[in-house]
Amino acid sequence: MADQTHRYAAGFPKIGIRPIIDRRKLVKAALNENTMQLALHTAQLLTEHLRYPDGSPVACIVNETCISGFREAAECADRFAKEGVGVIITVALGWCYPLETMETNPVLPHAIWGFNGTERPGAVYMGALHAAHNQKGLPAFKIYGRDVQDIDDTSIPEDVQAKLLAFGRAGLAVALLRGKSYLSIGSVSMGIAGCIVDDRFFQKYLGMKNAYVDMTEVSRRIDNGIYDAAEFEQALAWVREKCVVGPDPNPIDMRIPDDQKSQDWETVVKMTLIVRDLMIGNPKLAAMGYEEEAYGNNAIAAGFQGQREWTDHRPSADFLEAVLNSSFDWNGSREPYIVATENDNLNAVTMLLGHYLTNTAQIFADVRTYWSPESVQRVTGYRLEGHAAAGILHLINSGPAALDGTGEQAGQDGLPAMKPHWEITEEEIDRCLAATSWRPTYMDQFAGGGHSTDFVTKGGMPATMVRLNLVEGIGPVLQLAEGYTIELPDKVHDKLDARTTPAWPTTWFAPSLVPGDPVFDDVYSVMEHWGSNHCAVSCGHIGADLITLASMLRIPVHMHNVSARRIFRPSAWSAFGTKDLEGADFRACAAYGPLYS
Ligand SMILES: C[C@H](O)[C@@H](O)[C@@H](O)C(=O)CO
Ligand SMILES: [Mn+2]
Repeated sequence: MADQTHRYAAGFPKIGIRPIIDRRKLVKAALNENTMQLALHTAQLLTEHLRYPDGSPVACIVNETCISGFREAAECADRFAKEGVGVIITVALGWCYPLETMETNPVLPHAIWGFNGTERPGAVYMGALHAAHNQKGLPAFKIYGRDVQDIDDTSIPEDVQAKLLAFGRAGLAVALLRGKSYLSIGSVSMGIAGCIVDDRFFQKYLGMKNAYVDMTEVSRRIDNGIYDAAEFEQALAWVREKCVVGPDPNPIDMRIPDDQKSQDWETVVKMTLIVRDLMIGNPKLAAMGYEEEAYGNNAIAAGFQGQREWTDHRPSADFLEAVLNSSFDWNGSREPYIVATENDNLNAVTMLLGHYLTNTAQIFADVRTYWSPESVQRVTGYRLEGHAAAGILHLINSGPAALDGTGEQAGQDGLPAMKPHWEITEEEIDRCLAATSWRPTYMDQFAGGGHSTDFVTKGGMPATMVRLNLVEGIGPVLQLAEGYTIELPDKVHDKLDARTTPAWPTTWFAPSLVPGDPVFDDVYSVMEHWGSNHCAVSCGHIGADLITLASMLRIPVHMHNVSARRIFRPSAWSAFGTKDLEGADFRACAAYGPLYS
């Protein structure tokens, strides 16, 4: 089994916490202990509730002294740099001197909590500090509790906790992206523009690098046995036991013979090991004498072009995409490896944003069809109801939907879920696999054969459909729709699905509507305003977190159904407009430019 620990050999970014104090002797004496306690309780909250992608608790560092001026601020910055701090939170109980104590690192997400206690001017300091940040073009998040706390109360109010955790989740996502690679295997698939790798986007907005490997490298490694043979045997045995093969959807005369199909299974398992090794490396290969192949590309996401130069003559990458995107494989549960089919790297980034905010697997899908209630009734006689009453979207793509997308895992509320891998039980893994039929794929589109997944996502899962697009004249923009997966009566699903490519995975999705909203007053207009053929689907209503994360990356959000009260962006955004939050977002992102510009 590939040594999973080396996947994050460089370690994870920490959250650095900066307690601030007025250095006037009597004031310092009065506030030092409680200020430090607020900072320590902040660290405790974040470590208790936030997890890294491998499931380990998020590490926080509290500066060992309260910061009262230039020297301590500089010493803290140096210490945080040495400790790998990627996110910063400043905590203040009383007044201090902003230009002396402020942190000026322009790329580390920064939040400032000003204690709401009227005995001391913590909020006054917070206001002055935000003014300094905004005057200097260093936008920071403002956290200020709604209710006054007593000066000796070092607990964290619930509303402050919620903002600290929302900021921490998004800030860590920014830090986890920084310095890593996106690996393109192949190039543009079938003329899909989302497959064009815009390296400046990755560099300037995400702080990422781009690695490029031709698909022939996968062939070379298959042909020369450059993969862990023992793991291959383990994986193949798992496939034979756990992957249920479904009926071949092709006309008899187009079907691949069974012995060839069996051979193809071996090929796609090898492809899976090889793509994972290309992403993160594999020390086992070095032990086999393949030091260079063992190296990997430090890739947190990859795309496999597949169509058409590979799939026209070799088994498709549907298996590798589905399994790597899932939270489990023959080694048990583990963090998903984000892989985009067709090398749609914009959808890979979209999946990464959702993955790092939730630590869960993602569904990758075509946004294929809007079904109005009238059309469903005409075709099936069934009237859509409940969350689906205003219409549904058919999300379906061969291949890359994670098997978690079956919805066979149960959330704490008992609803269908896609959970962090460390919460998924063996029984749930087996349920996801049992709900998936591996269907020989369509020979008219994948002449090289292979098997794709056929499943339908269980209904009732709160979900968020997301897409990052590049628009000339603006740059990257994000769109999202919170909603629910929909369960149709079997006969209705079968009838609608049969019109498409029923041997592929389906998610029926209904966006939550907002009466009077220019887009979200109608399911049809959500489809009409969707900016691409693809989307990623995350479990949960994570729209607010995505909006916070997008603001950190300076990526404007042009379409969402998140209420204004849930939106949390840097305080400077309000200076760009408070009536028109969407326009303010665009103006602020344009003014600040890419995070790594
Ligand atoms: C097999 C077909 O070419 C599919 O790959 C196509 O419908 C797409 O998924 C396009 O994104
Ligand atoms: Mn597609």
